[in-house]
Amino acid sequence: MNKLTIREALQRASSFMEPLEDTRFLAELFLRHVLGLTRTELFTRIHDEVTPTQWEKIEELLSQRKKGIPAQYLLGEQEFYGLPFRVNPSVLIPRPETEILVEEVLKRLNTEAPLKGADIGTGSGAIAVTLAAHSKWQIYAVDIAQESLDTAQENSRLNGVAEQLTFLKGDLLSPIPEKLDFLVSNPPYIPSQDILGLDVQVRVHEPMRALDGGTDGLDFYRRICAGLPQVLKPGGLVAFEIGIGQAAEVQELLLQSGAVQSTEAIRDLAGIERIIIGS
Ligand SMILES: C[S@@+](CC[C@H](N)C(=O)[O-])C[C@H]1O[C@@H](n2cnc3c(N)ncnc32)[C@H](O)[C@@H]1O
Repeated sequence: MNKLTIREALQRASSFMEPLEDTRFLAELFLRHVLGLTRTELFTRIHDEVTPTQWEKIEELLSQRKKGIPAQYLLGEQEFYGLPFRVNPSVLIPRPETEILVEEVLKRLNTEAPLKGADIGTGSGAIAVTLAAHSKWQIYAVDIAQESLDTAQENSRLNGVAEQLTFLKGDLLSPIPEKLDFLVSNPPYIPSQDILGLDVQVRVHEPMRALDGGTDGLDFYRRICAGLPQVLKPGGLVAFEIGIGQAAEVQELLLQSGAVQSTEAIRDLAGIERIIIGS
């Protein structure tokens, strides 16, 4: 192969990705990853050479992405609430909407108090790790899948909050050993019949156990709400992420549980009711 500079590699990588969306962005991302450069370094060293081995690695990433594998899984990382998270196909890629849940919980509770809480269906640990990083809380991070818990544990170390988290493998609330000040969850909430309509990137490459919420998408909220009185202290707070059009039913389930007295729906940037708070 002829010698290639960073500038030429960027151009070649961008055209390789066409007609995918954001070709230039992805080309930059993959080059930076393989060359180990920040964005500024990439552009100040635009005339540096890319070795054949480096280009091979870049090409491999590009062809995997072309097959629909999310860039986050290829790079093994995703930022969430300004913190770095390792991701792999055993965990859902943390989404920006979920940052609203974190924000709302941090706003409502005393971050300096030694509160105890749980994150049900922790996946990458995005919610539990971020809450711990911004508070003095102790948090149980629960998931049904050991691979998810391993990833969440790695993320807790990466972000220096391992001491504040306890990882429990099990079904929803069943492993929780004591009463809590708060409970948060972003459970699987896609109605089963809508799964086929999801983007192939999500449907084929992200874990099905993180997506399928049963016939109407509400199975997990029903089961969590039914167990709330056993795990939530009086006056405790609950925060759920929900899917489109699920607000009224989830609020009703929360109130019926008797564990909370009032509920509130918070909208995301698209104006969709996305987070339900019960207190
Ligand atoms: C939508 S993902 C959320 C992941 C992460 N909390 C986030 O917000 O990015 C749902 C998670 O629930 C877990 N899960 C599914 N069924 C479960 C169950 N019965 N008990 C505990 N966790 C479960 C999945 O493994 C997955 O990690």
